Amino acid sequence: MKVTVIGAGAVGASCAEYIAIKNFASEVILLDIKEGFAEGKAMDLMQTASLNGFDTRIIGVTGDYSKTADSDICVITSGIPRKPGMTREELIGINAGIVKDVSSNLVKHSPNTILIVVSNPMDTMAYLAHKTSGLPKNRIIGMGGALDSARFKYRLAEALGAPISDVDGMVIGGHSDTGMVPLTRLATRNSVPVSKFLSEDRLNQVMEETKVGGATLTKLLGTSAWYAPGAAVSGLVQAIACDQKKMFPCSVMLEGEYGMDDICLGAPVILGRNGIEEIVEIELNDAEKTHMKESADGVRKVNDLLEL
Ligand SMILES: NC(=O)C1=CN([C@@H]2O[C@H](COP(=O)(O)OP(=O)(O)OC[C@H]3O[C@@H](n4cnc5c(N)ncnc54)[C@H](O)[C@@H]3O)[C@@H](O)[C@H]2O)C=CC1
Ligand SMILES: O=C([O-])CC(=O)C(=O)O
Repeated sequence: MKVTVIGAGAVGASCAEYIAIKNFASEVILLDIKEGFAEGKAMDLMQTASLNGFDTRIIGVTGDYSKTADSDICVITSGIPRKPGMTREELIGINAGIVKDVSSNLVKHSPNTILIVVSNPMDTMAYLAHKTSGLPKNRIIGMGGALDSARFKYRLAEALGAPISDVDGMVIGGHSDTGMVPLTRLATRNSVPVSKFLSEDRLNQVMEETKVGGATLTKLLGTSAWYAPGAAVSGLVQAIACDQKKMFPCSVMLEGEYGMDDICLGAPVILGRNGIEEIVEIELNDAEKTHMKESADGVRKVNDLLEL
């Protein structure tokens, strides 16, 4: 199993590290445009192999796509992150060009690959990859919901005073400060609806904290987060590589599902060796449908800025 990660920055390196530690891939190619940077990150990570007990080979390269040839899965993390006070949408000007260029180089060398798009604004970058890479729709996946759901569970556990392993929940919709739709109605503590334990006000607070999860960390760190994003990507990569048929909310091209067309938006999907094997349509109530529609309207406004 060969995995390529483009961008050896904070998220790319974290992602390569988690993939290696989970020990399911034979090879991870880490590619960056900055001379020597990916080679350095790869060497540093490989020097953790005997300490962390993995056999995955991590190879760093500067801009040489021939080394990515025949990758089963490619992850795009290249691009700029936001600074405190910025929205993800403001990154489109620089990141769209990078994502378009990178995805076409990747597909040239790995025509059968499965692409995971991470660079922001992620839903629009996934849409751009759909419009320009030529890959079928089951092989382009935007990563956002897996991370947002992990943050949702963290906030729910905090509010409940419960261990995170007792909590389940999912965030669908766009990966943006206003567009996320945390499904509080369906969240559970060990199969019991969380509304049994938390007031409506406290649940609304959890919802709001979840939606600004990335912005909160960006304010604290001066740049956006990387540990949870890297872990979330590695979860998607493992589900595909190991044909796990696991369900994650991911940004997927909708063609009628959730009443939407021609948009990449977060929805639950089953991930396996063929990439997106199924889009799961769950019954939403009227308020959730309204939130999804508003979320889609926001993503479409950003998509309209693309020069396709
Ligand atoms: N979808 C999600 O849930 C998340 C998305 N992100 C996004 O991921 C992206 C990366 O974030 P960080 O790793 O923190 O940034 P970073 O600045 O640490 O790393 C980005 C790397 O991309 C490289 N790069 C730029 N242009 C390139 C090109 N054309 N080819 C190859 N490499 C290139 C840079 O040299 C740099 O090393 C950002 O757009 C950020 O907003 C970050 C966290 C979560
Ligand atoms: O907040 C950001 O800009 C990076 C990101 O998407 C996240 O951490 O959710």
